[in-house]
Amino acid sequence: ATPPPHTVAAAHSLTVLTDLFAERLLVADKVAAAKYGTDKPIDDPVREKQILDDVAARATGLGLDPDAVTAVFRDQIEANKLVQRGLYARWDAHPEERPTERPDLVKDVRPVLDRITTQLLDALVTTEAARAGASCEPRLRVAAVRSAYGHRLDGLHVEGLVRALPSVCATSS
Ligand SMILES: O=C(O)C(=O)C[C@]1(C(=O)O)C=C[C@@H](O)C=C1
Repeated sequence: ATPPPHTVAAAHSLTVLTDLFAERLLVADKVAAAKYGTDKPIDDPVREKQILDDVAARATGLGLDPDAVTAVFRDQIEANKLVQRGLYARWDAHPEERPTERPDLVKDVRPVLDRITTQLLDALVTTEAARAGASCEPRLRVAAVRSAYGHRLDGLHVEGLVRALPSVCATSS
């Protein structure tokens, strides 16, 4: 017999992914704090290429399509930059909101992003069926709303979360 469509369960399974997107976007605050007021630009094409080459190579070993995985991570990086730029604008306009400490990008911040990368790759494996399904898009929106509330995202980070979504559903490209 055909099993009934588990809409709620599938929404939960995509929440695994959107929770990690949200977590990664909250780390953008640390990235921006590490760079703000230094001569390090927000854009680091060398680091981006490292991430994208790494995830493409690991995707194959996980049985995932490397191009699809690369697209998801490209969106995470764009979303991260969107949040970083928003924070820069906020800190330029409101000096009192500037971070008081500057974390070390390489020692403190990128290792957190690297850990999330591994978790995201695993989540892409566990969500493969849900991402290929016809109802992926509405489920993804439900999951994103849950993650936004769960992580108490502000408007800027919600914008980032929206930017993180376009490549998730297999049918969306
Ligand atoms: O690691 C950095 O320097 C970041 O700014 C983070 C990040 C990312 O999302 O992984 C975003 C923008 C940079 O171009 C490179 C990587």
